[in-house]
Amino acid sequence: MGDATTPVALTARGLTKTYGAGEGAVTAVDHVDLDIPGGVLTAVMGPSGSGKTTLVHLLAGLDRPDSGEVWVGDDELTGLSDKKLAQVRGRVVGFVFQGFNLIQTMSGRDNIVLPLRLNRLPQDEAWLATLVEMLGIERELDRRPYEMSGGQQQRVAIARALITRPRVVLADEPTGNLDTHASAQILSHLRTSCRELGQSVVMVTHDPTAASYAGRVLLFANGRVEGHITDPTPESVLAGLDALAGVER
Ligand SMILES: Nc1ncnc2c1ncn2[C@@H]1O[C@H](COP(=O)(O)OP(=O)(O)OP(=O)(O)O)[C@@H](O)[C@H]1O
Repeated sequence: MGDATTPVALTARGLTKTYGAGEGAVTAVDHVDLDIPGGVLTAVMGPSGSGKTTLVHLLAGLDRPDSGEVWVGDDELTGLSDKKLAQVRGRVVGFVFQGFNLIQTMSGRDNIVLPLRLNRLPQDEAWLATLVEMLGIERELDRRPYEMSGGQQQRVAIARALITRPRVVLADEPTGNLDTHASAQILSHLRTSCRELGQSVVMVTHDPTAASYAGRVLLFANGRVEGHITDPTPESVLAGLDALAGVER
């Protein structure tokens, strides 16, 4: 089982993405260098519009940078053809979307194993059982998403992101729509999957309490990493965000 000493899971070098051109151009991600360790829950925090969603989409290979590189282990996502990227991404990266993105006509089980089918990977019943137990979603396996609460759907979405045993899971506001209790459960599960399963998770959040579950918080402003906090508390995260206000353009 992995722990915080596992090697770097994801690397970004010189990652840059600009939307638009001329006077209206916005550089959402601006020459970002990152080394995301394995076995650690990393939170990305920063002001609205600072480029957090763009960053995690680039890291997941869901979007292409203008320049720079993303490496997941030995696989360079940037520079692959679309077809090859889809293959590699399905194997090495999991993504938890803001709105869950579950398929309403499919059961929880079928939603969870869909990435295995799409990537022609073998079913692993033991791993599925481990995830189902960890996330407490036994009853959700035979239900459709519309029969589940938001928190249950989110846990199914997390199982779907973990089912291929990706090196990295990226999550955009995984607790955005959830109440305090459901948020705490999801965050505990994500932290457990890092600590006990050696997973690496990077999550965008606006919530200092959510960020305090992380081992490390990246402070993001103006498309750049402006600092980080190790072993964060809600108080140290708030202080870090206050300091960021000084560097916002
Ligand atoms: N598809 C797009 N086309 C043009 N501009 C975009 C696009 N997506 C994002 N932007 C701009 O890029 C900047 C960064 O946006 P992004 O969504 O990455 O920020 P964010 O930090 O995730 O914001 P929030 O916290 O509000 O979700 C913003 O100025 C936004 O307006």
